[in-house]
Amino acid sequence: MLYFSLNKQSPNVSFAEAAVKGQAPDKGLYFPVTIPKLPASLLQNLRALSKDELGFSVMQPYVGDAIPAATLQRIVSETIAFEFPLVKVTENIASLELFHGPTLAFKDVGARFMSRCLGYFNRNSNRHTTVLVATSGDTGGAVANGFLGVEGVEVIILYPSGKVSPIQELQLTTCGQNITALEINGTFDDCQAMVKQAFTDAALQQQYSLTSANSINVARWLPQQLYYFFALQQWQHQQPPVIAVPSGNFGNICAGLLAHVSGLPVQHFIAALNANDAVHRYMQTGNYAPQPSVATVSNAMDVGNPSNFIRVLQLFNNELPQLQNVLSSTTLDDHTTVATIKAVYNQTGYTLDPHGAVAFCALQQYLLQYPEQKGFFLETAHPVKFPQTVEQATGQTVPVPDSAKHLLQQQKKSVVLDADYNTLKDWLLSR
Ligand SMILES: N[C@@H](CCOP(=O)(O)O)C(=O)O
Repeated sequence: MLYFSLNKQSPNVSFAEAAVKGQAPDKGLYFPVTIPKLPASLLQNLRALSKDELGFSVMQPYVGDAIPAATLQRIVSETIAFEFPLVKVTENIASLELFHGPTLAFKDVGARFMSRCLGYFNRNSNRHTTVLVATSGDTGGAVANGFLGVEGVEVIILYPSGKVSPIQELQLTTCGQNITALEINGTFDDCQAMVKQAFTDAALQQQYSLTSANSINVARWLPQQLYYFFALQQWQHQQPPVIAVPSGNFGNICAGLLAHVSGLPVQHFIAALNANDAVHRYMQTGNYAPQPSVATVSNAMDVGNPSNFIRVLQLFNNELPQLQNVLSSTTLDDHTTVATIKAVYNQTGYTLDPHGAVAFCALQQYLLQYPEQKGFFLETAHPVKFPQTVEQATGQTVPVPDSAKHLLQQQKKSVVLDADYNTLKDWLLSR
């Protein structure tokens, strides 16, 4: 399997090179040269396969011969060593709970897969890799956890000061060892732009071997397909599901769309957005006009210019009508998000987190138009990560899972920097 740069000014590379580089030299995102077609036997036997078998079969064509089969099997099994339950919420809506991993958010899958791939690619080298990653909330903790203690790799996380929840901040600032948190006086967009600029800076390249652990990296992005397959294993209805995905940087929904293009049966996708609605406006007008990100209660989706939307367009040959056949979009304001958490809790007893609430509401609205269909939404993070919003809506305290209790005793450790590329560069060069 080869990957080309979406800016088309760089040579094609293997999975290994795409994962190690993160981004192509021409600043483009890597994209598979061909989309593998799922064998009919795999689709017919979906339910009979174990999670490990299914995970390996989906990932193998994308990895090619970059990793031997036995090693890839181990990497996949370790990556997905927790549950992905599809839980009924109403008669026609289920929740795909993606928060049962170590950092209570869907990012664990991509982060664990990528850290193990880099560990394998670095196994015989004394090269030291530096992972630079921007987070609006959940990526940071997952990458910190996934890479903690990985030999030969250090991780530097940029996060927007005051714009992530307390548990998210503790997850990314308390690991120590090979993980450093930079608290940026700015927005997620500032963090993402600073990281992207660093990859193209010749002076930094001399001192560092840099890569990205955002979903711009194929090793972070591609494994996010897996939980769509795990959901289909549990789907009990004849008709394929409508799937609503809370969307920020668009890596997650793009992975679902990729799975669909490769053959996974899905009725329709909904990109559920908060006030950061550049893609929604594009879907309505055909004019892509990103705006600076604004802070919302669903903070992990506070992305003004989603990096992966270019991959979504590529999947549909840059043809808006083709895309609209498969994907709709909806935006929700904070008031409606909180009202949705409250209504769903009161009517069903199910506790949504703010991101899941945006997607639940988008799906509910869609199913009102298509009452014969059924669907699920991605519950991308545990409600305990957003206690203020959830407790205000439900009137109930969200119990802290055992796996997160230790965090509350820890002290955050971060380096505060201005949202200015040269400040980051000077900090990196002076270490
Ligand atoms: N929603 C993200 C923003 C970065 O997205 P990524 O999937 O490209 O890492 C977050 O929680 O940090």
